[in-house]
Amino acid sequence: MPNTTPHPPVLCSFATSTELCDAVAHFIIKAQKEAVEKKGRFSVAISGGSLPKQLNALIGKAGVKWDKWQVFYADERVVPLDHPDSNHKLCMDELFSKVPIPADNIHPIDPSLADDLEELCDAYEKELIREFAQKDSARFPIFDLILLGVGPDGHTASLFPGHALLTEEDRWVAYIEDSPKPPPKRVTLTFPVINHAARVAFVASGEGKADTLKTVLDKPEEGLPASRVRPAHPGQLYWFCDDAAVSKVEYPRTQYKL
Ligand SMILES: O=C(O)[C@H](O)[C@@H](O)[C@H](O)[C@H](O)COP(=O)(O)O
Repeated sequence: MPNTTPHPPVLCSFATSTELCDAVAHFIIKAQKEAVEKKGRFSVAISGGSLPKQLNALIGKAGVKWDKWQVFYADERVVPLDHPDSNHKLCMDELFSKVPIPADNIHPIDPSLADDLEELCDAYEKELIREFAQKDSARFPIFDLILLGVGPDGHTASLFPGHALLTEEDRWVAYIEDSPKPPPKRVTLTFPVINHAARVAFVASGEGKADTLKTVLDKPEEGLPASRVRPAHPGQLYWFCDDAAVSKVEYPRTQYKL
């Protein structure tokens, strides 16, 4: 029997936000290089919050092959794409409008389907199937990289503590209409998709995250959504944090080598 136990998470911590963002950029470029060498493209899912800004060390960086990126959203608020709450708008403003990525390589949700979230999720799944399923007969897409943040309540993507979506086993993309954090209508990649990725990386900074990360990393048995991110073998989970965010965490650090 092959060993399918998930690898333990790798936690890297940095003194400053510049060092953190530089390491994240380095890590992403390495993942991109491996993916492009293997199959000529790089599939990545991104969430909102501080993350798009934390990716700004990629702007102007040598080695980023933007034309090879295929970008999806790990979660999205169901609002027009130019609405201030849109994760797509945030990513465009902070990153994609500043780099030479072809517009067709970015895959936002279709907000014209906002009145039928079932249909909106189906449409986004079809978008994913176009990228993944033709080349890969796997039951779930295998992203090269999923980049996530973590909220103060331990939510990640739009997977909130205690929500029925935490046990979703079939859908690739699911919706909620009762998000405890506004706006209430959101769509999200599900745990089976997140946990099939080749790599998942959380990026978390600031002392406001200290208690949450203590629970997520030191007490995974409490089952907060961020603790449920455990990519299946041979996938790997990474945590990129600043020292303030992990000041209360006992989980061992790994030195990141640039
Ligand atoms: O959709 C949302 O409400 C936010 O995008 C949210 O999920 C965010 O990603 C986390 O709260 C982490 O955000 P920070 O890294 O900014 O704390």
